[in-house]
Amino acid sequence: MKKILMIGTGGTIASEMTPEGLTPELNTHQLLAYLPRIAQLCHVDCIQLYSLDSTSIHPTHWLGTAQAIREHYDDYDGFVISHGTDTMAYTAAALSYLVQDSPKPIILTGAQKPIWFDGTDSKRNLTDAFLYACRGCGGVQIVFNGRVILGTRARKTYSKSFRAFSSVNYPDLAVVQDEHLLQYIRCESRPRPLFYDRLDPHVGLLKLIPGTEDALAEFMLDRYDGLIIESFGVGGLPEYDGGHLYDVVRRGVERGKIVVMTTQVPNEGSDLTVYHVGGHLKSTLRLLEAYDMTTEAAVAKLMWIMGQTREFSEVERLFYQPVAQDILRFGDE
Ligand SMILES: NC(=O)C[C@H](N)C(=O)O
Repeated sequence: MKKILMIGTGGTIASEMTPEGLTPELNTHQLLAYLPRIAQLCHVDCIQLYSLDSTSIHPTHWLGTAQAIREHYDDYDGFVISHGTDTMAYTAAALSYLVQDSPKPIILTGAQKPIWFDGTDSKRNLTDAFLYACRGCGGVQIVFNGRVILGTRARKTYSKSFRAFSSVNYPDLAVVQDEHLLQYIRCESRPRPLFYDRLDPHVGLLKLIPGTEDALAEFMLDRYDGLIIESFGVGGLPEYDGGHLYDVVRRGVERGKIVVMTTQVPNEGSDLTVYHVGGHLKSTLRLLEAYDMTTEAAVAKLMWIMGQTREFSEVERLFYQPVAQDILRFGDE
């Protein structure tokens, strides 16, 4: 029988009702008590690492989770992490950089309704997660609503429905139907995992709106080591006010700040070379472009890279080097 380590972090799945709304109170043993079926699938040990609404997850919790996996890696065949859905895609991305090339499944799951709720999705998601941890591919993945999504490609796209997650610019890896696993994408065989234990949390995200003032970008570039700018369409910077925003970004880049351009459009990614508002930027400044990466993955990858180096050419090399299929398209190259 396979041995699986369950790591509890909180979320709706583990929540109880209070006068001010749901809050995580159930531990991993209490969750498993609702699902006697899991004991027939595998042997489970539990760690209750956090009890947080995932709104309150911080990069230090990603490091703590990666550390727990590292400490117990050799003792288990797979890992199931129960987690709130709101920031699960960020945690999945962060773990994909902190634990690379894992031959063992590292599965995140959670639910939109608590486990005691009539018609909850908790029981299906947790059972599917254990099933996939026993029989599925290695690496960091989200199992939710019967779908298996790569950790670097997940995004929460529904705030209430059970189909909470989508795989962005990448197909679902597998589906789980009535405890049958249909693996669409073949597992890559990997030798040993590579663990990292540093992140630079000083990464900011600026979502542009028509009329964004350059003072906001200036403030963020003062405050952060890395800035991800979610622009419009295939990407670019507004040229109003005589292109002040461009000058602010140029001064930031000249001071050694790492700037990544991406898009707020959910699908298909960026291509700065298409329009002058992007092409001018790309051809004159040493900045990076996220292409088909999710913003969640771009944020986590930049924190992971900047935990290792600040030297631009090394940051650039690492950013464009695919990790867990996080980036596949390089514009016209
Ligand atoms: N469905 C959920 O888990 C939402 C909850 N607020 C969380 O992310 O912890």
